[in-house]
Amino acid sequence: MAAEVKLAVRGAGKRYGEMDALKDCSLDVAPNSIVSIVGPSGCGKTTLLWSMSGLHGLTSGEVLLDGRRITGPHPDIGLVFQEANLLPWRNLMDNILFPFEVKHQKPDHGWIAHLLERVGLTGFEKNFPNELSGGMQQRASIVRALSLRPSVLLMDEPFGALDAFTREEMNQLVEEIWMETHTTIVFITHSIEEALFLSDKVVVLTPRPGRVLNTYEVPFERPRTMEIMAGKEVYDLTYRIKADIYGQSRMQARAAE
Ligand SMILES: Nc1ncnc2c1ncn2[C@@H]1O[C@H](COP(=O)(O)OP(=O)(O)OP(=O)(O)O)[C@@H](O)[C@H]1O
Repeated sequence: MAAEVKLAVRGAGKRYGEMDALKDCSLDVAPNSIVSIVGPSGCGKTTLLWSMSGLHGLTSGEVLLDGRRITGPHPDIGLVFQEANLLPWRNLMDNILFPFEVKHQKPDHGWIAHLLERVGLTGFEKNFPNELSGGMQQRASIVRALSLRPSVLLMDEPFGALDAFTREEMNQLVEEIWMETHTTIVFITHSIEEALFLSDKVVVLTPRPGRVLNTYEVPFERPRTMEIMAGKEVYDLTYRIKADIYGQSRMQARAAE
């Protein structure tokens, strides 16, 4: 029997003018799993994620959610970007409630209060974004996305702008939230360490055109302790993924000579 698939990218192609940002790119995301996408800068990670969200269309191929083609933004798909994108004139709670207002949907205040507590933001509901640290703003944007109870959360380099320590805290937070909700997550990152800490599967993309070079299963139990992350298996996987990414960069540099 075929493995279950929550989100499927089938033969995705995206052209910007003369340039193929994605070409014949295919991957499957299993339900309740975390999949990270890594690859050299400009290889099409964001283009792929935006296509998965329905925010922009593909030139060819398709994205399927639960077997149905995605043709535009979908209520079952939440998004978190590198910037928290909070509205500066609204306090934290009003930022979280904003999508509900736009969608004319009734918020589940109990769930929102639980999420705020989960991410350590209880008591900051009335604070404005400029009164919150970068990490707190990003926590708020995760709560905003999860408050709508999406079955898929797409995260585009969500912690890229944070310092290393805050980033590790945020990784643990995502792991904890996932262990509670089992929301299917697709996560873009430049950090192989972050990808291996969080994911069940790491997908390495090639640049121009962006397509899947390799997929690695990450079989470690959760929560992923420091001991697991310092182990030889993680080291070996890191080496193989780095070899994929840097091998491509070298080939690109040679081709440009
Ligand atoms: N709107 C656009 N118009 C033209 N070219 C674009 C557009 N958006 C992206 N590109 C190009 O498509 C390619 C893939 O871009 P994309 O942002 O998806 O890559 P990425 O892997 O997310 O990059 P990074 O790791 O630097 O964030 C790049 O060469 C980029 O310059």
